[in-house]
Amino acid sequence: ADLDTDMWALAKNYKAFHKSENTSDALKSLDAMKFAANDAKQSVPNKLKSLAKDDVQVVGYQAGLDALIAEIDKTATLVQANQLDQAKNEAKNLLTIRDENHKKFK
Ligand code: HEM
Repeated sequence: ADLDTDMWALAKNYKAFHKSENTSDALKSLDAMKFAANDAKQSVPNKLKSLAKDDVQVVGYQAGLDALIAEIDKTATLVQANQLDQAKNEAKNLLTIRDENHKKFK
């Protein structure tokens, strides 16, 4: 999918995760976020389109998505341990990672 589609999938599934009330729904939303984040790694942001694949900015963009994926995994681990409230608290870091990276790459 194109980057915009992946970003809207991240937003939609973050919202669904936040509203989820059971392990199964929570994990489904986090899985969809992880899929979208991985798919976004196939794209280059509009702002960076003229840069080489190994440009420090393009590499930084990839690293931002890797940080997001690592945080999604951390959140999913808490869900699997039946700690949905703690998972939702942990997931606030996803928005911090979003904001940091939007500032740089959007
Ligand atoms: C929970 C995490 C995230 C959510 C919910 C999210 C959501 C969105 C949404 C809704 C848009 C399109 C509307 C707008 O411009 O505001 C967008 C655009 C964008 N996001 Fe994210 N985002 C997230 C994380 C990230 C991360 C980690 C990165 C980079 C490492 C990133 C990079 C971008 C870029 C570059 C655009 C502009 C599209 C383009 O250049 O083609 N986002 N994001």
